[in-house]
Amino acid sequence: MRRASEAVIEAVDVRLDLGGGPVLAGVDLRVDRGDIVAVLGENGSGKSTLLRCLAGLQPGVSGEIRVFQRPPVDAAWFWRDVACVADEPAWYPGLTVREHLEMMPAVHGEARMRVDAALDAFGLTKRADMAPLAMSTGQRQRLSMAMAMIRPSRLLLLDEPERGLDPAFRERLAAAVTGYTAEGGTVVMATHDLPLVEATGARPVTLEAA
Ligand SMILES: Nc1ncnc2c1ncn2[C@@H]1O[C@H](COP(=O)(O)OP(=O)(O)OP(=O)(O)O)[C@@H](O)[C@H]1O
Repeated sequence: MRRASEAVIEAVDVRLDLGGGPVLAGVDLRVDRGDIVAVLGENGSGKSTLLRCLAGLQPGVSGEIRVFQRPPVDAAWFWRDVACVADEPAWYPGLTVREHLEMMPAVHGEARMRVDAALDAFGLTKRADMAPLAMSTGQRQRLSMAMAMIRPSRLLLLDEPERGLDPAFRERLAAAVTGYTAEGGTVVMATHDLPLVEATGARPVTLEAA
């Protein structure tokens, strides 16, 4: 029997109405430490919305959600354990790609990898001195991923991490995700990328449009 302490996410009967209609109609989800869960489903089935609920960013949710045994909230203590890659972040004006990465260990006090190693792992070494906004969409997505993965966390929430990435880089993305869980982390990702699901050995959870 699994111990309660292994649960990273426990979501029971999660319901949400938006714009007068149901978006999530009774979603249950249990995620244990070390799991990789792929949230699948057609466009509009509520994948991004569910991730927002798990991140404590969605008002109006009913049901019970616990992340690390506590309701998720948009607060500093929560984000110390949880890293999220969803919408493109606001890039800090005047800072290069390297400096964006350097910010993470500077504020978090420690890093999962060195900045040079992160630049290499995410194929950004040649772009290290560029401004993020001068890069392509896929390169900026690599930087978003690198920033989430360089800093310490225990849970990674990824909304379509494959967005804008070329096929070769998608394979490296799978390695980054499995490497994270090998170190004891837990991943929940909304995705349409079935090869990514397969390459990571993710447990599929399919949402039906409510
Ligand atoms: N603020 C809002 N007001 C009304 N409806 C909303 C709002 N935000 C989301 N929705 C609706 O909720 C549903 C789920 O949206 P969501 O973005 O979670 O889907 P998704 O599964 O992530 O889709 P995709 O695969 O296209 O990324 C959609 O039908 C969307 O129109």
